[in-house]
Amino acid sequence: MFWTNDAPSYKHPALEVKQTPFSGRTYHSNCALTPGSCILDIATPYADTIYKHFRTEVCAECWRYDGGRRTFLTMRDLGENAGLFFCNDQCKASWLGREGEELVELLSGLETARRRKQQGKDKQTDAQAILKLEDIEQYIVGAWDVARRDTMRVKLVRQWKTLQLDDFEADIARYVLIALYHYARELDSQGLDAPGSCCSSSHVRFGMASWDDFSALQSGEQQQISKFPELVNDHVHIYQVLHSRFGTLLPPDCVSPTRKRLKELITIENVRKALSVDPGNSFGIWEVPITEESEGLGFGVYPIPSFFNHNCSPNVRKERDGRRLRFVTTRDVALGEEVCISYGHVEAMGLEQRRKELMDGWFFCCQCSQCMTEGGSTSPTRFVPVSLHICPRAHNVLSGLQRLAARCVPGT
Ligand SMILES: C[S@@+](CC[C@H](N)C(=O)[O-])C[C@H]1O[C@@H](n2cnc3c(N)ncnc32)[C@H](O)[C@@H]1O
Repeated sequence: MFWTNDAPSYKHPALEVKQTPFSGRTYHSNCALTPGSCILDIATPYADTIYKHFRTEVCAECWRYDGGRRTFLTMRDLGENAGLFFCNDQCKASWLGREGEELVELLSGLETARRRKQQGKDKQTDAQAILKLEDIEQYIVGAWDVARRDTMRVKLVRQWKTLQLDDFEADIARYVLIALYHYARELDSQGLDAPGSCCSSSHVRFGMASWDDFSALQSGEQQQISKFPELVNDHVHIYQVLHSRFGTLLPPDCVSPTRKRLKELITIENVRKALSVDPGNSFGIWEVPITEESEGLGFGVYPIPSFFNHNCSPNVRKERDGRRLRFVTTRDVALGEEVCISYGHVEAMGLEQRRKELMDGWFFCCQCSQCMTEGGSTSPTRFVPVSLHICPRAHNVLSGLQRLAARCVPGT
């Protein structure tokens, strides 16, 4: 098969999402497939972020990275400090063609909330105290309830405009802003339909996905916050900045319908939803070719491939080509068989070690066919949604796991 970088996304008609008793929803094939069949080819994520540290070294469109050298980036930052650098005119035109000038302005606006001088954070004590809480959900809801009450206090919201985000928060806020902007674009495109029509091929999609697809992804909020309780503060902080900058009064000269929609979409529910699908579903954007030394440049959420479960003996491999992700069968797949990828390089390990790695890194007890065969029937546990994304804030703690994540679903 021949692919080009601007080819549209593709999903094999045989791919079907089915519910399983032990590992949630997952893809099955409703026909036999031969090795080398491309079953999913997704041109772009629904939302993504390149970490600030790499922003001036990575092409914003094709994610080319040359070990920190910048000479190939011939197109300077598109907006005022928007953090958009490109290889050439073609990459710039592709990015602008998909995203539009308005997103450049929004990203520039968000960057003004980035703290110039980063400060260290020491939340160890808080985190340890909070980890003892039995009911993490109550802790999360409590934090958001305070934010909801504060949103009603006009004076306070005005003060939020002066809030500054640290690099970690600003990078995540960028991903949330892009997701909500795409949602606004989608709603705009629906508004263009004749009254009464419920759907149309003209509706804007990103990587074949709508906001409904994006928000239907498994939430990793509880698992992420139970491991890193201090993240709740970062999340509320992100909401406060997005709300005060894009969710309140519009600039007097604003005529853009998308911008007006975006204002309505900056809600606690939507921001929290976008934040909750990142862990467990995002694919790390890693320097290629992947080696032990590869840098993690950012992450993207691709809702359609997020339904691949992990298998310790996968029948599908993932290939990244720029911002495209392709999924190709590695052996014969029988009619009705589950199609899975590997979330990490665990295949060569023994059962115990594999399960430990997946539990430590992704918080689930692996119930794949390989582990079930090796582990017998003593191990199955009921399916509990879990978190897979390795939080950059925890990079030092989890750098080994991040390396593992380099080869994983919600990892690369
Ligand atoms: C990217 S999602 C895959 C889709 C997910 N099953 C769903 O229902 O949305 C990753 C999550 O699926 C589940 N999962 C994936 N592979 C698994 C496996 N081999 N064993 C148990 N759970 C698995 C875990 O909850 C994991 O956090």
